[in-house]
Amino acid sequence: MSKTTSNSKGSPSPERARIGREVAARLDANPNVRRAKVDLAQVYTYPDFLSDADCDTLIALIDSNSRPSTLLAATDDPDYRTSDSSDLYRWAPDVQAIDDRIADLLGIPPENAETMQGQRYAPNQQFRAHCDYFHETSGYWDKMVETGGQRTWTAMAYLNHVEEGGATWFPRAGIRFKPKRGLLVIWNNMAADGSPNYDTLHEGMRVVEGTKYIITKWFRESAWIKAPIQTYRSGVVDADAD
Ligand SMILES: O=C(O)CCC(=O)C(=O)O
Ligand SMILES: [Fe+2]
Repeated sequence: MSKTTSNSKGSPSPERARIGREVAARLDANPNVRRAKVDLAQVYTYPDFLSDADCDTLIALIDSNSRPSTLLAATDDPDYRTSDSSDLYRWAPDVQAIDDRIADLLGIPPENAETMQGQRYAPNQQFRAHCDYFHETSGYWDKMVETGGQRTWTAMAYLNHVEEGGATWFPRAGIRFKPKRGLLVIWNNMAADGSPNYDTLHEGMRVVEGTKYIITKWFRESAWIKAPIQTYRSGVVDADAD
């Protein structure tokens, strides 16, 4: 994930602007989806998008396959992103079915989505405020252009009830979601002109009690191609980084 500490604007893009309008129109027309009452970003929710069986399957996959979460940019803050992550193999039938449902809900080709990522937060773990889009001035940007370009929409679902903490907070847009099993939260990381929208800054707040499980899907502006990408762990600076 891109670590955001400043409001560095990327460039406008008619293509990303079009994706923003088309996905929003599709979501607005879906009776199961509600637009959040915020002006600064396009944020939507779909309660009970995942069934209990879907959630249990995904939790089991996450538990069987987790590693410490990483970042796209180095940070010396060991507390920045402390969860565990797992890449959920997209051709596993259970994963593919959910992948396809999310892509169809948004009306974005499934091949534009990165591998679905599962995340697990134990008590005290968190993902500090960040934006999901990539920074066009960063060292990793050329690699991102080769692998499908900018991230446009994010779809994130909670897989379980969390006793306390673990809300997803958008401090600039002014909205906070409490984890609720099966709830899908969807937002456009781009502004109306297709440039990155800093008002989508969000944080996975510290879990106080219980364990939090989520899945996240990040959609690119064009087809995503898997390629090795240098990533970093919070507080661990890799000597090979460039
Ligand atoms: O854990 C959360 O609530 C937020 C996760 C998140 O921001 C992400 O996966 O990009
Ligand atoms: Fe995020």
